[in-house]
Amino acid sequence: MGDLKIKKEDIIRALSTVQEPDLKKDLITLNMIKDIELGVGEVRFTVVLTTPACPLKEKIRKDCVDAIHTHVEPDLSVVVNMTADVTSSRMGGTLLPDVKNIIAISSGKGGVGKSTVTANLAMALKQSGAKVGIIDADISGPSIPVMFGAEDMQPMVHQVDGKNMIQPIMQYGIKMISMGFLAPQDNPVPWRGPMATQALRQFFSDTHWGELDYLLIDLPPGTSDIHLSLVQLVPVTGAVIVTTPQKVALADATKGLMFFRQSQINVPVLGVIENMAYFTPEELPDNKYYIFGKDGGKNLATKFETELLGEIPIVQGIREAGDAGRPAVMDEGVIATAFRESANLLAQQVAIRNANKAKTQPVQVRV
Ligand SMILES: Nc1ncnc2c1ncn2[C@@H]1O[C@H](COP(=O)(O)OP(=O)(O)OP(=O)(O)O)[C@@H](O)[C@H]1O
Repeated sequence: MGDLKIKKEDIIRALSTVQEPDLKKDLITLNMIKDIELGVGEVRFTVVLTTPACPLKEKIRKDCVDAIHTHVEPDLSVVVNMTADVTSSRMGGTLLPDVKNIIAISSGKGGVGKSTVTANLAMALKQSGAKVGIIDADISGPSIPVMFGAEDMQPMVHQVDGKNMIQPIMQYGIKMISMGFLAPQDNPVPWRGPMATQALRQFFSDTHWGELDYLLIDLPPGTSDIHLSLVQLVPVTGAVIVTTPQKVALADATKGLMFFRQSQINVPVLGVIENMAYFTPEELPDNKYYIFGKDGGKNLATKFETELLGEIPIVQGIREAGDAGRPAVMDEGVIATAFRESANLLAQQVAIRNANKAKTQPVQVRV
């Protein structure tokens, strides 16, 4: 039995004063509150976040508790259950209808750590509770299988609804498919543009992905047929540009970024990740040596009015983890913190973009 004085409407009124800091609307208007239950001296409810990787989770929880104490009853015990339902960027489209967000990971120059960043972002999103997949579309050097210790695995083909479908490899809870699974690493097939496009198409249309919150596409460096095919085949939620701080890398990153901004491509740039931003000995994480220059990624993000999603240091453990087939973010420490922050910021940008796109319609409160 609830406290007779307090009604669900009072709770709703109080929570309608709590703003979602990114989406700049209140939690009730955004339909983020459900399952309000009143008990004796207690209220329980669920906040449905737009991503489990929400960096503002704790702030939102505290704001809810404060609002109820201020507007309803200062001594009421408030139990906030946080859950997430990742918002989708999809507005139709026949390919991959159950994949909510498709994110292109791109770099201008080769070797800047694009695959390393893809692998660790994917793993960090998975650790937050999201359903994640990776397409390794880097035909020039498919490195995702190695980075996940999956180079000896072969995708199986199963019948789904009477159609032969490729089953993605599942490693550490992430679904993945790679050009590397199709061509033996030590005897690479010389891919031609149309073959690569055909393979990419198969990864979308003939692969059984099921439901995913985020599908990350590890693109080849530069801009290529694969980039064009990607944006033609599926609605891409947005692109992440990976660069190192050197001038040459930044110049190429600028070209990569401009590709997505062209009017005929028109894919939002979600942000820049500066990899190898500085060198840090693992045992002395406060010592930072800016061996390739400082603030290159930050300046690029500022110039093109996009977000800086992270500055990832050069740490020996990142390379070792990649070679050992286990993304570095799986072990606690400075590396995990850096990649998790980037993943949270990326998820935040996706949520903001989806909210702006949907132009929040009037909604009913689920109680
Ligand atoms: N922050 C880092 N610290 C230490 N080593 C790193 C870091 N980022 C990447 N590396 C290492 O640098 C090498 C190149 O990284 P990676 O393969 O991810 O680059 P890439 O941009 O995807 O390359 P490609 O151009 O071949 O696609 C790898 O050996 C990787 O382990």
